[in-house]
Amino acid sequence: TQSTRPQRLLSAVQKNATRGNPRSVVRAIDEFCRHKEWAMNVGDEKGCILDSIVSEVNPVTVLELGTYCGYSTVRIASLLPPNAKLITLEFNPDFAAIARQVIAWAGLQDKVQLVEGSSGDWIPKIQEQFGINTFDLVFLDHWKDRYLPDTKLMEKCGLLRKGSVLVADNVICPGTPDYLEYVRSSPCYKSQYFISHLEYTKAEDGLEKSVFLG
Ligand SMILES: O=C(NCCc1nnc(-c2ccc3[nH]cnc3c2)[nH]1)c1cc(-c2ccc(F)cc2)cc(O)c1O
Ligand SMILES: [Mg+2]
Repeated sequence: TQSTRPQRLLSAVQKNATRGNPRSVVRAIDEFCRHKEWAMNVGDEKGCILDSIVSEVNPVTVLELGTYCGYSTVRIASLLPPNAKLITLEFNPDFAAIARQVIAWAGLQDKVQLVEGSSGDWIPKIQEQFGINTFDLVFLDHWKDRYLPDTKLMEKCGLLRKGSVLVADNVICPGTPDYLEYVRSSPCYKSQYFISHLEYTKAEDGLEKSVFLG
């Protein structure tokens, strides 16, 4: 049977990256996506901006919405302090199966909890299931029409505290207009746009960093 693009991306990691070396996993995926097949990872350019925000926040608790193949999961988890935890939600079981293997190849499985299911179902259950009260950092990279409803849901569930940082991918391409309008106009957020490009292309895209003011 034909392989899928996530399966071919995993094969490229297993062929070209060193086990236990997250940077080599990131490099192998970027090489594959730039020279073989485009895939919807945050990519190297926006990835560097994400790295700088993660390093600045130095989070102990991280929520990622939208794992895909685990590229940003590996980027973020490789920067976390030893006691930190990253919970990543993936809706598509095929993506989740690939991401688990990519995260394991990077040797980061002890820092990462991959949860399969819909963000709408899982966000209200995180506190009781994982013993986490609030998140220091949230990376939004799932379905673009879910950014706003899930942000409101996180507020309602008390998962954000004064100073929690939201980083949203693709606010220009494919675009998340309702989310952008909300975080830029709400008095509860201080927002900043980091201009960049859609992964592996020349099209404009960017990350929106929004600090929850409580
Ligand atoms: O759709 C994207 N990403 C979403 C994948 C996903 N992986 N997991 C989920 C999930 C996870 C829990 C969920 N709970 C409820 N829905 C859920 C969806 N969604 C995406 C698309 C593009 C893109 C740009 C230009 C194009 F021409 C075509 C495509 C670029 C990107 O950087 C993206 O991130
Ligand atoms: Mg994205």
